[in-house]
Amino acid sequence: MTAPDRSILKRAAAVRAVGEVQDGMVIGLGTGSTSAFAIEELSRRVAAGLKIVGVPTSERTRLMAQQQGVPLLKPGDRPRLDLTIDGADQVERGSLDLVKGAGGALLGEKIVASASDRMIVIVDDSKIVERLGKATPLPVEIVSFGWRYTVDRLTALGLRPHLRLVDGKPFVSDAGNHIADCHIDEIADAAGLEAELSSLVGVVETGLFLGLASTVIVGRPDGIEVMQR
Ligand SMILES: O=C(CO)[C@H](O)[C@H](O)COP(=O)(O)O
Repeated sequence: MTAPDRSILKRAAAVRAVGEVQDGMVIGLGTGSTSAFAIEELSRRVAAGLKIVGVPTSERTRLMAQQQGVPLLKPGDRPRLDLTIDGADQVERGSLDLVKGAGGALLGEKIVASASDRMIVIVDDSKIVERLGKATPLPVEIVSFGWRYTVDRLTALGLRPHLRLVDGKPFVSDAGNHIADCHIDEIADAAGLEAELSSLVGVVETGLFLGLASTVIVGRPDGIEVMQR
């Protein structure tokens, strides 16, 4: 049997999510390859007359939306967002808790999702797990100042952190921070880990998105699955 084309599954989930968007909404625009399909579909609907305003979660997404004619929030405006549509690296079946941040945009993504009435997560079926953990590393955004000390603290917690590198240099997020990718076999107590990490000096934000997803739309080879919290 040939492997399914992940892009087709991601696009199907994205198009289904954008079907929820209505005139007048303020929409959080996620980051990553699945969110890119959502922006493309939003752009198509805007060209056909849909009136929305987008709030990008990263500079990459801001550029993409601008290039595709999706109207963006003006600097200084701060409305409540109706809906955020974003991808994920892991989705825990049952709780719909997430791991996000492989694309390095977790801080903007978490701020935007937290300011939204609803978050629809769009994924292909490879992202669904029974328990958050080893499928992908857990990204933790840390300030660049003294990052070695912060990485040492993460190591002391047994989280096996690796500073994310790009072309041999530390990755720098939109906010000017670094990311430590933590290799955890199983996250048994996600809320406890989130609280522990958030209390560490030097940690800015974690890629654990707990209780934020209202709906997860999963692209599967045999169709779409919709999971509600
Ligand atoms: O959290 C993210 C970026 O920081 C992305 O949403 C996540 O990595 C999923 O990416 P993709 O849609 O390309 O699989």
